[in-house]
Amino acid sequence: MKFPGKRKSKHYFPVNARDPLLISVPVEAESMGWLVGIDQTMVDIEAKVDDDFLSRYGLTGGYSFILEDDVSEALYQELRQRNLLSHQFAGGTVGNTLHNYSMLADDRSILLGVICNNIHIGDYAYRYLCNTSSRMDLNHMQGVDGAIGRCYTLINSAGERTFAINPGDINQLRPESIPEEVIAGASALLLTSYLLRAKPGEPMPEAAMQAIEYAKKHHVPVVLTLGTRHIIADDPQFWRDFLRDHVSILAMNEEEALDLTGENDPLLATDKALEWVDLVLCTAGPAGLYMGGFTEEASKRKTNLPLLPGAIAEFNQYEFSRAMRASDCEQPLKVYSHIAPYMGGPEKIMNTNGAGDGALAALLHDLSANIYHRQKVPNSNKHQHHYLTYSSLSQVCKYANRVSYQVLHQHSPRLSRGLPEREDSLEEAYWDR
Ligand SMILES: Nc1ncnc2c1ncn2[C@@H]1O[C@H](COP(=O)(O)OP(=O)(O)OP(=O)(O)O)[C@@H](O)[C@H]1O
Ligand SMILES: O=c1[nH]cnc2c1ncn2[C@@H]1O[C@H](CO)[C@@H](O)[C@H]1O
Repeated sequence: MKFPGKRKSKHYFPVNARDPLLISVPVEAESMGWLVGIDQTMVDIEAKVDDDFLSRYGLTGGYSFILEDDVSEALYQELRQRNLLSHQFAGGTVGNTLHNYSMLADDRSILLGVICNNIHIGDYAYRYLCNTSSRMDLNHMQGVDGAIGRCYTLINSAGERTFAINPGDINQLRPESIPEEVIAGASALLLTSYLLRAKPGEPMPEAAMQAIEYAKKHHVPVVLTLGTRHIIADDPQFWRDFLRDHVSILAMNEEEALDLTGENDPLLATDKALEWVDLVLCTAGPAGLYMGGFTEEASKRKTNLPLLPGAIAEFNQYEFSRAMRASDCEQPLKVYSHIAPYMGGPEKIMNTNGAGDGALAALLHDLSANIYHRQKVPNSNKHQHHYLTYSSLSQVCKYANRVSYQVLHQHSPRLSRGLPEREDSLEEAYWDR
């Protein structure tokens, strides 16, 4: 596993060359950890369209819709005949995040979802596999006789993207296809609110609930990324209860945050969400990203960066602290951090699709690095408390932001490679323009 954050200096730990002083400490064999997630398996098919096109198909800009078969066919035929189709990539918000995690951490992730029993060269399932990191384990997927999903990613002249999905069999994942041991050994279980968007009788929501049950049984943190704002807006109270009952880590953008919490300000929305979960990542497009979480009062660490004004005065005061679950703290203290887009954002944004998935992948890398380090060096003073993250909130923000930048720089929602090798330290990456 590659380590996140400052790898050159004080946070670097050469976990492969075991410290002779620690040799007597019994350590389990190799890393047992992996990141597991459930997704609706789909390819993104990108097309440039105008607003008239969207309204003719009853699509609202920025949202994600499920299409009926006849509408989907008509939409596809029009895109093809007018030569509007441009790129095709493997997609799915959880699939993207697992792929990015595997690229960043050089570590295993496991995808649960459906895949076609019969794959032919060039078909969508084939392309999905071709565009997926070899570190992503697909051996536990469930075979289906039908198709995987097609997600038409419609970009208008303002660069806003709208998803229109031909679902195929994406929601046919059954609860019995969720292997308990795969959840039990994971560093985290990643889910998306899209999984609960199924037709009556489709088993996907039950499969997601089965995975949550196993995760709770084995004390594996459940991470939820909010798919698109209208799923939340349909029933915000349902989602607040869902978060409170099932979720440890929440990832959302500022629009989803508004519909969830009623707060327009991403910092206040982050703060509000801490009523239900332990750690929050709230991305805010050109305004960068926020994180909020808990730390043990006795282990809080003061920032040496400028104190920031905001709806919570000097909110980043303790951003050098590491995140913990509230229930693992004797005296929980709320801590927050914010970062502006890396280098102000790329000069030319190719596509914002997947920027949030990239940020979450960085956070999940930091989380599993912590578990890996705890297994290897259990008596390190880094594990005096039961932390969730390896690095401070401030450092995780930097890392998440750096990864989002990389995604904005390219068309695909998935990283085509890891971060440049010469970036041995995030500090260098930040200041060496
Ligand atoms: N226009 C922009 N200029 C500069 N940086 C941006 C811009 N848009 C996004 N970013 C960067 O990307 C990060 C994530 O972006 P955003 O909030 O758009 O994610 P998202 O809506 O969750 O994306 P997706 O759902 O497609 O993965 C931001 O925190 C910021 O660092
Ligand atoms: O309904 C859905 N289920 C799963 N993933 C989706 C859905 N709609 C859009 N995306 C995915 O979201 C990614 C960007 O975050 C896109 O790559 C798209 O494939």
